[in-house]
Amino acid sequence: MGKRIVIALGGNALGNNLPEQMIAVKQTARAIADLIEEGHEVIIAHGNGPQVGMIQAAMTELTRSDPEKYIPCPLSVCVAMSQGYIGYDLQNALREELLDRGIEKGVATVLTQVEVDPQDPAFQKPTKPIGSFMTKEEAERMVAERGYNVVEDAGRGYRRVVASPQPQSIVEIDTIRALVETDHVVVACGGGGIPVFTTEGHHLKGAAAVIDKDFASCVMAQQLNADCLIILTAVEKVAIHFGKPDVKWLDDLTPAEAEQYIADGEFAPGSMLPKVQAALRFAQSGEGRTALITLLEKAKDGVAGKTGTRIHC
Ligand SMILES: Nc1ncnc2c1ncn2[C@@H]1O[C@H](COP(=O)(O)OP(=O)(O)O)[C@@H](O)[C@H]1O
Ligand SMILES: NC(=O)OP(=O)(O)O
Repeated sequence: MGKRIVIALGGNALGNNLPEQMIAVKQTARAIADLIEEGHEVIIAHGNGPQVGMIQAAMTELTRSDPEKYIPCPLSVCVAMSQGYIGYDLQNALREELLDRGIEKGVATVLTQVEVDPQDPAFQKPTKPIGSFMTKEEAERMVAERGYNVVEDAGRGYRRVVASPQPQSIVEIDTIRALVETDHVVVACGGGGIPVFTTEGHHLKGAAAVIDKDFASCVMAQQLNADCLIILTAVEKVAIHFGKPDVKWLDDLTPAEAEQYIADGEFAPGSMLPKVQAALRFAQSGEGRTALITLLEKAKDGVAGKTGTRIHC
């Protein structure tokens, strides 16, 4: 029987730049179309770390070239731009793949705002890497010239980090639900959603942050009463003792086991940890809810229970 599935797409589903993205989304569309062909309702969210960093860097260069002509572009607007152009590529690739298979369904991207708490402590402690990798010298220059926060990323170089508050609720959830219930394929909560908070009256103000797409996908899956949250990334399964000779790949986890492995520090912060935390939150949030973490190409096998790491009660 068809399930309602929220899919969170990781970086490898999108590539790191425009030409890479055009190629990557074709393969991504095939994996998603396989699930739609099997009768599942699919809602797609995606990351935006490299893309939002690129957009902000470009907007900053523009302002620096002529500060009187070009005013600075807020990070929330850069997130909106990243949703727009990634959604554009994804919805076109999906539309084409579905039509090639004789499936006529509307595909639409919903520019999505996600409410955050302006008092979230994450605003005081930036943790979300965005943009491309920098050398130590480049990173030091960005800190001095632009006041960026940077971190060293597991020997791969330096990256800028920005605040990443927890998603509270999705402003456009009723619109997303209405589209899903009228048989549309929806791309929503891209880049974790545009972070906003309520100020006076009904006004929503953009926040200088990038929400984690795995956490936002979890909220969307809960609010849509999905059966399954699938987090697609660059590994087929989650491991304990990852990167060590005694690595152990995990198949099925109870929430208690996942909690224990998190407490033992088995998952790297900023990469696998938020995925397992989001999967755990979803599995714990209602009866019959399953979270799956696997490779993009294995999504169909994962839903069939043949591979991936599943967290369920
Ligand atoms: N315990 C673990 N098990 C599996 N992968 C892990 C683990 N800890 C860290 N990783 C790394 O996390 C990566 C996925 O995180 P990331 O690249 O940030 O995801 P995304 O697909 O969202 O861009 C994997 O490719 C893997 O290298
Ligand atoms: N917003 C977000 O979580 O992006 P990445 O998955 O690219 O880090």
